Amino acid sequence: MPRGRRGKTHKGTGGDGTSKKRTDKWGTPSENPKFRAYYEKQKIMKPEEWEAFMASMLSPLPTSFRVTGSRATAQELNEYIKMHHLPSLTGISFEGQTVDPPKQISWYPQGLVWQLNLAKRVLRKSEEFRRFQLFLVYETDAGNISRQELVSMIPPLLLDVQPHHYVMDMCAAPGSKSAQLIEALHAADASSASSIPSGLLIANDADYKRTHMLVHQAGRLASPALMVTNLDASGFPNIKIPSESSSSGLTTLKFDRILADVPCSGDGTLRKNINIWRDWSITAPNGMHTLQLRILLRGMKMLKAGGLLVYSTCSLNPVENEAVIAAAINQSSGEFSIVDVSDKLPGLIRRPGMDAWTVAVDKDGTTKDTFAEYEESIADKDPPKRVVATCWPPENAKSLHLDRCIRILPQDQDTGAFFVALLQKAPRQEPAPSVPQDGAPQKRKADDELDGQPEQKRTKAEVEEDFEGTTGGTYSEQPFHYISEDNEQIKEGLEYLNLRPTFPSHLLFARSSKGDSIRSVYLTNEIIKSILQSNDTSRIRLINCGTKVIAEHSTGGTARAFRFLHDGVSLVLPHVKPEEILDASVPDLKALIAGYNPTFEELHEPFRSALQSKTGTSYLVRVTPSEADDFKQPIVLPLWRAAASSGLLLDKKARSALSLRIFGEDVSPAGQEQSQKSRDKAAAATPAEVVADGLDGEGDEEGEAMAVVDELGADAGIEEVQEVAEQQEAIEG
Ligand SMILES: C[S@@+](CC[C@H](N)C(=O)[O-])C[C@H]1O[C@@H](n2cnc3c(N)ncnc32)[C@H](O)[C@@H]1O
Repeated sequence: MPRGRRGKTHKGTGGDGTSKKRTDKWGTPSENPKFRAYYEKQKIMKPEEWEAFMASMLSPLPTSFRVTGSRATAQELNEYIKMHHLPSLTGISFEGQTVDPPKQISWYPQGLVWQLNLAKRVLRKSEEFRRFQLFLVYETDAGNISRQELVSMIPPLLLDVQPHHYVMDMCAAPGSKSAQLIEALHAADASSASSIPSGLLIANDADYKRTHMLVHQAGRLASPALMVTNLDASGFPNIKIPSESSSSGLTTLKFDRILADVPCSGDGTLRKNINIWRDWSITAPNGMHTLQLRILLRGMKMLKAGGLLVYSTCSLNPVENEAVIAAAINQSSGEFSIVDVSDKLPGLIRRPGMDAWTVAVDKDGTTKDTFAEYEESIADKDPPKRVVATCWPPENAKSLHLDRCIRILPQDQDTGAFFVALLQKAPRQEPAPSVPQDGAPQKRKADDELDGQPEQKRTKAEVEEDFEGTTGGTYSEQPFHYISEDNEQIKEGLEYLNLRPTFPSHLLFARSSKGDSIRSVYLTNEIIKSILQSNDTSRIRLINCGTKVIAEHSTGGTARAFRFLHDGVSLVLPHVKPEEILDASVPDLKALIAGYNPTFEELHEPFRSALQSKTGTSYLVRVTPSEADDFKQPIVLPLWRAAASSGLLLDKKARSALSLRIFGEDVSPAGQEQSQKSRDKAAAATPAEVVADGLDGEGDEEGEAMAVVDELGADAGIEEVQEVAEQQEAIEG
């Protein structure tokens, strides 16, 4: 089964509640003899390592999660786990055996990643683990924690993305690696998370439905530097940007960093997608190889001189791994080399890439060691499908440094299997750049300009070539258009919010037909604006971009009002005047979380008087922690003010997550309703099972994201807006 689809995960547990060999529903071990025979022939490890490898492959994958890095709260949340959950999860024994507490992963920067190897039965019985799981579920919903496989976190780390980089994630859905790339783009100012990076991430996927998973996943990180596109990566069109050396011309945007996490046969994920044991095909990788190579070659073409590209798969098969890398390097006329990353990610146990392998040429598992041998064997046959020559090791395999590729095997550190290679394009030979006297950053130039060949006029054939291989099909996204700074509605709306003149109103766009009333307003950065204005968004099949920062709201009066949106708070905060930010205490926060629209009387001084003295409807509320509080960063949230009451503009999940973290319990209306339901159901087993299902590895990150799309359809996110609008109506009422 190609990687990227959902597979049902089977599980079994032992007395200690951790991994045990799994069986399928007929009780036979979930193993495919052809799999072992094939990989033994490939010599992917020493013969004496096979037992440990198979034992690991047949046991369930531990859960791992990442505290999202660009949020101001990341370190705080990590500390919270250490201080509040770790002590109570340490030293727990279950049926006579000690259960391991969550383990911090040493090779992940800042210790933001944790691994947890736990069975459902322990979760059901242990109050401590249930509480921890509830915390994880809520923080995940709020976007502060991401469930992600450990090995899947490696590629973005090797890319070393900086805030000014132009980055492309060619096969990005469901988006866990894109999320890491966005975090890196925003890492410059992790303390405030308010800066807008000058760089860019284009997250692309050929599957339309999966691009919506991507929008949902990445959307939780609210980046004005993100674009989501829906194209075949192997024919990704050239993106045009204005040329700096010619006022009228356009030039081709080249990327500093590219991730090609390509579709693959996925046998490295056998621990969580157990159906692959049954569906595993010995020849399918030969077919995947061709698409993988085309995607990689396209990525190499779009990379800047000196840029870095990561190629990765979750396949063990050298035909999908080293063979693709070797063929691509050989076709790049010496421009690319494999980077030695042995000093990167200390603590990560890795194995070298292979420079010799064989190729299975039929489904019985017949292998041929060389392409010549294969050609000879089919000389008098007319096979319907030929295996391409690049599946075999090239003659110069030994000189390509394929050993610099990274292979991760499951038994080494209890993970899935994975393959990663970091490629670098040779830097351009150019004169040393002149350092500006005033130290001001120089404007970036596109590659074509560095060549001294800005694009001027393009022939029809050239333009068509840009779009060669794109997915085609109907494209019916609402148009994207930047809002003129003279637009009366936006002028009135921004005035209503009383934003400073520093607010980058020239970077606001709306997704409605020109002339229609503006409902939601999105913010992008400068480079995205340039791209949108220089490219036909339907040709690049743009699905989404930027972050929704403010939305129109009717006050019932004549003024055209806008309200702040939770996702956009960190972006607008630096531009909000002090008088629009109302300070509240921790008990006020509790009252605001516990009720959708507490009356002013339910709030405390001086917050109550501040609210009473105001006349508008949209504000921000700020809660600054005292020494005694567990949270250390001020919390700033959008607030709606009515005549005699007020309420947070925060969706249910974010409300619950915040409550759990600050007050140790869910005091929100949804939380109270849930507690009531739990009390009503005296038999606690059912809710515990519901809770347990979220954490025990039954689902995977993709399955979870998929469920969201199934639930919300292509309009994921709209529900949240409606929910907030309903809250406002309740407040106004
Ligand atoms: C291994 S998954 C990517 C996982 C993703 N990078 C992540 O970390 O969440 C491969 C993805 O490639 C997409 N895909 C398949 N063929 C493609 C193509 N020709 N161009 C772009 N994406 C493609 C699939 O839809 C799938 O989402």
